[in-house]
Amino acid sequence: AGIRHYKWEVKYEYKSQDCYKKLAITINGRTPGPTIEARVNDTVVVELKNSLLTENVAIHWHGIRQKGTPWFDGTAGVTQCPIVPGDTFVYKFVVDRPGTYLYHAHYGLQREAGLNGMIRVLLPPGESEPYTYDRDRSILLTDWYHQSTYEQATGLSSLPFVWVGEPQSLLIHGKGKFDCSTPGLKSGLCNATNPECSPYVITVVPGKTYRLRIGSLTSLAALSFEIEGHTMTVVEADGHNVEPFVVKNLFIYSGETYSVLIKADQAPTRNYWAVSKVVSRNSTTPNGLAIFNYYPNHPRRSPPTVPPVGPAWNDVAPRLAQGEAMKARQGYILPPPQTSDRVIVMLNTQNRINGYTRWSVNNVSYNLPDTPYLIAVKDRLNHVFDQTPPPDGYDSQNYDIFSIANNTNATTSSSIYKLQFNSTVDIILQNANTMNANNSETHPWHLHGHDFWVMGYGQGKFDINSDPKNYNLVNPIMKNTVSVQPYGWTALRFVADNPGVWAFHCHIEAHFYLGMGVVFEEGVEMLGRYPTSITGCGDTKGYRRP
Ligand SMILES: O=C1O[C@H]([C@@H](O)CO)C(O)=C1O
Repeated sequence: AGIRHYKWEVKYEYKSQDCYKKLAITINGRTPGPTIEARVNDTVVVELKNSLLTENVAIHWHGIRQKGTPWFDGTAGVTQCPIVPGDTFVYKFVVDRPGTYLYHAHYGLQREAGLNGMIRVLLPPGESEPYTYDRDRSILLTDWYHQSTYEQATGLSSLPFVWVGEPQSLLIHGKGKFDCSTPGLKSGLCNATNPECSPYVITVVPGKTYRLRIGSLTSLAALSFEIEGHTMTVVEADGHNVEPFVVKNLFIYSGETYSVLIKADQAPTRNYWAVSKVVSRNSTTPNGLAIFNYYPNHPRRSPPTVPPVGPAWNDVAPRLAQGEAMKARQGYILPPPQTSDRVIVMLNTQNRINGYTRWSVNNVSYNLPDTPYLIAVKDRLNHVFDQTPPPDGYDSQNYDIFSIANNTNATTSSSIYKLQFNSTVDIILQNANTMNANNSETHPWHLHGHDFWVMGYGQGKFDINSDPKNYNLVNPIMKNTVSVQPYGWTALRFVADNPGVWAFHCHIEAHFYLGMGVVFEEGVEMLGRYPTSITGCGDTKGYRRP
């Protein structure tokens, strides 16, 4: 195994990703940042210099389990103190499985400012995938806001509440197109002919098969992605091989990755549209467009057709069908333990707490402490976070998930779930009505430090007596991010076998900021000494010695 060394400088720069000029956070001048390429069991070393001048930073390696290195998970407040301006922090971890992963800022709403990218882990030399393709391409899908993260964060934590609203653009690998003739724009900010916002191009050679590694790091939007006139065969989800299935459009939630195979088998005399579209919200955001370019046509030549409009935003059935179609590829994913040791039901609600709009799990809205949990637990700094364990369920008998609930007993807390090391844990995500009538939203939940089996989905209220009988105990997929549909539930199972402290949260940036997450702790006593580079904040100010 080798070492992959990266030297990154993180800073603010003016960018015109969608033709509208705004400050973006870049890595070595780029957003998305460089795709990390490594082979299984390589050690990735990222030497990160924070040149943001007045802003901390932390980077999470999304989908990398960090076995033995929980302090390099990059989650500010959970696994490390954020990196202060001017400092250089060294992340060092092993990528122990092949597949497609992501990285992004995990501090405040910083991810929205463009600090993101992809990780591609290849098989060891001589080994091959159970499918074939000629070339490999990583494509990151995001949404894009023109407001700064500070304006957004301030609105979210103010009275009255100011919601971030729908994104202005969808970007395909960092490129989008905002309509510069939109009334009310300040002059000089939007330039439709800026080469920075020329469409992203995926060039293919006729007859060849491509593996597109597609990841989503949207702030808010759930997406549908398609390539005009072509079907895609899904072969990988979150780093795991799935039984191949064919889709016309791929539904992808923030925090997910998929590999699809696509054959350049259409008329080669023209180009085609690649389209991303918001689903699950009645969004005003225009579709994202890229060019699927058949060589040797000119890469900038617009396809002669009107871009596909994509599926209806509110049609849940095809999204559920994609989830149902996904099964573990035979011989690649071990079946789950057939029983679990603990079941935690997590009711997802929007609440008002002291007048502030928040999101909660079992009526607890999550607040990060100033001292990272990993250090606090390891060093028994019990005073730095709430020691009362959060609840393992809610009053499901008496709770109506279909109507607005007042949830007057909702509170904020920094308490965490202690999991018994090596125990098998079931999590049931239960969706419910928001504070708006007849409204329930889609939430993609991401677990740090583990993959989980997706045991089942359902509509309405989860029934602990009957629904587990329908769990897929034979060939469920494993993922690190899964969605819970409006008014539905999703059941997942994982083994708490990775010593550390791990966040589990809604991957919608504003929702996690508003408290929609929990933290698990397991086996921290088994860990050796953590690196002093993660200290320096909260109660650990005096820890760093010269
Ligand atoms: O957290 C959210 O707040 C708004 C809305 O519910 C209140 O305006 C919305 O759509 C969210 O996802």
